[in-house]
Amino acid sequence: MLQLNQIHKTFYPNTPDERQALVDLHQELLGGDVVTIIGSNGAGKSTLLNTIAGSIVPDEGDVVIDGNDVTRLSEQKRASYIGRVFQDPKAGTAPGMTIEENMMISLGRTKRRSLFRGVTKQLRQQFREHLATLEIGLENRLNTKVGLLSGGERQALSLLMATFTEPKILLLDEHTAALDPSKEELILRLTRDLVERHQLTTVMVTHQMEQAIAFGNRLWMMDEGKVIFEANDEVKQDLTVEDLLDQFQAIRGKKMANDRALLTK
Ligand SMILES: Nc1ncnc2c1ncn2[C@@H]1O[C@H](COP(=O)(O)OP(=O)(O)OP(=O)(O)O)[C@@H](O)[C@H]1O
Repeated sequence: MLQLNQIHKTFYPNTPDERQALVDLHQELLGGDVVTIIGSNGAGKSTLLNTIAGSIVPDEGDVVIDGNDVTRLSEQKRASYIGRVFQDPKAGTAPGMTIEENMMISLGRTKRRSLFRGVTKQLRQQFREHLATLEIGLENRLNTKVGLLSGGERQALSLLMATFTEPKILLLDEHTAALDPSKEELILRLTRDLVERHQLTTVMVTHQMEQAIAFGNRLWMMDEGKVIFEANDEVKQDLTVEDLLDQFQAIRGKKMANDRALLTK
């Protein structure tokens, strides 16, 4: 479903600011795989997500989604393949527009549907049904401006908007990190539900080690632009946070430097 073939990305090459963000990265995900990514500061996690999304073009290598080479396809053109939720609940939605308008936009973005056709009765009903699956009452607030929603509600809506169009790949960019613990739990539960319902191939970056172990069926640990350790479902079952830190130390000969890593929930 997702192939990352020998990806290299260097920022400011041949200058004193040169940063090798991705180095010969070669990874593959099968349809329905859910991988969590952890790693040290500046390991290349965000650059990897941006490379899949198309906001960064790699210097070398290619990105293949569902058999299509999308490496040179702009972020806009590959939007129908990708759903993405960011750390900031404000990033995925337009505050001055209603829930219904926001959902229309995400539909238009991915399905190239003309917004001028407006919301039909049938579409509105579909929006309601999707919103009802969140179980937080948003189905009764279609005309509420998104800027009036709480952070948790807004992130739940972002998550729904990123998934109800059934993209090929869902990218989660520390999407629970800005929420308080109860909301974080809600969003994680909703994520699990939506990923399972749509069988979405998912890439989730997180700084919470326990979350990385508990969520999904695969785990990649990154450092200096590479995946230095990976665990499949079987290995993940028995993995502990301590194991991960030990692995890092054994492979790199130093402790993982991550000022935001949360070793427990
Ligand atoms: N737009 C950019 N311009 C220049 N350098 C960049 C840019 N984006 C990332 N980098 C550099 O590339 C390297 C990888 O950064 P990236 O943000 O991908 O790491 P990360 O694993 O997401 O880090 P963190 O967990 O600290 O957010 C870092 O050295 C970073 O400074």
